[in-house]
Amino acid sequence: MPDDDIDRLDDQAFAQWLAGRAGEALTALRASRGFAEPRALKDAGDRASHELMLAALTRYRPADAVLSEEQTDSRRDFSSGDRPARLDADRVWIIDPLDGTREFSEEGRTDWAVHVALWERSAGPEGGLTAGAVGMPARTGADDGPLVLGTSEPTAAAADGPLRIAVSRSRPPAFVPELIERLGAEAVPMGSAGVKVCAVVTGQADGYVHAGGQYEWDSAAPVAVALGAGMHASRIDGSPLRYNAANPRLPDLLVCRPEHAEQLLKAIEGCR
Ligand SMILES: Nc1ncnc2c1ncn2[C@@H]1O[C@H](COP(=O)(O)O)[C@@H](OP(=O)(O)O)[C@H]1O
Ligand SMILES: [Mg+2]
Repeated sequence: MPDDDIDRLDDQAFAQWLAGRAGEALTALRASRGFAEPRALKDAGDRASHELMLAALTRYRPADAVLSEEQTDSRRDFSSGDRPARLDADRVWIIDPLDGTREFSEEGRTDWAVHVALWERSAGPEGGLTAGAVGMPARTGADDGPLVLGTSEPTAAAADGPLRIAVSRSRPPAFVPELIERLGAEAVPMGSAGVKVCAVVTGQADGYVHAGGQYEWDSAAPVAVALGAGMHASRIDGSPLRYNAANPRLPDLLVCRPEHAEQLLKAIEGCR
């Protein structure tokens, strides 16, 4: 897309463009490096996507702050002492340049993603997410190009049968077996928080539950997409998800179809 056209994109369209652009770079990297050295491929992917996104944000959104997984001090708790610029900024892009890094480095897997979210102070007493895009570069969208979901996705139709709960392939919460048993549900393991949330949005799963560790960039863009599609998104105790906090740790979440929220929150509470 020509520079002038990118200049004219609103925040949501820009988020989708950026997720797509970083996804193209990641796909090219996978093709050129192959899968013989997974560690090196993961590192190269994280770095290349972060640098591309940061350069684009600097160029097209120069006044805004950025919180990226790949930044120095990204995981630092700023609750006391130093204060990073993002805590006083009105607009903060919260990005995960490569989510599902493990799956990115495994040949044939498509469950990895690029996350781009915008947090704005004006969106509520604690600020809120006002734009978001999840790119899934190894999956194909309706236009035959790489799949990018935004905040205006249609709500998928409800499915019959047991609840399908998406969980981490490699680090599912300890309570998942008990939760599945209580609900008579089915666990659907897959990589990437973004891919799991999008599975709920597109109707391949009814919910996604995670606990035990995560950071704001893992869920910000996926949650913006989920909320836009009318899904429920909260901490697993039902409290709100807050972004651009002094401490970027956001260790657990539940995203699900709204009609299952009460049942799922109750069942999770019973397992903890
Ligand atoms: N216990 C934990 N502590 C910290 N991060 C975690 C975590 N469990 C999952 N994550 C992060 O959440 C994202 C989705 O995880 P999963 O694929 O297992 O569902 C991954 O992001 P990255 O791939 O960006 O590192 C992963 O690192
Ligand atoms: Mg991540």
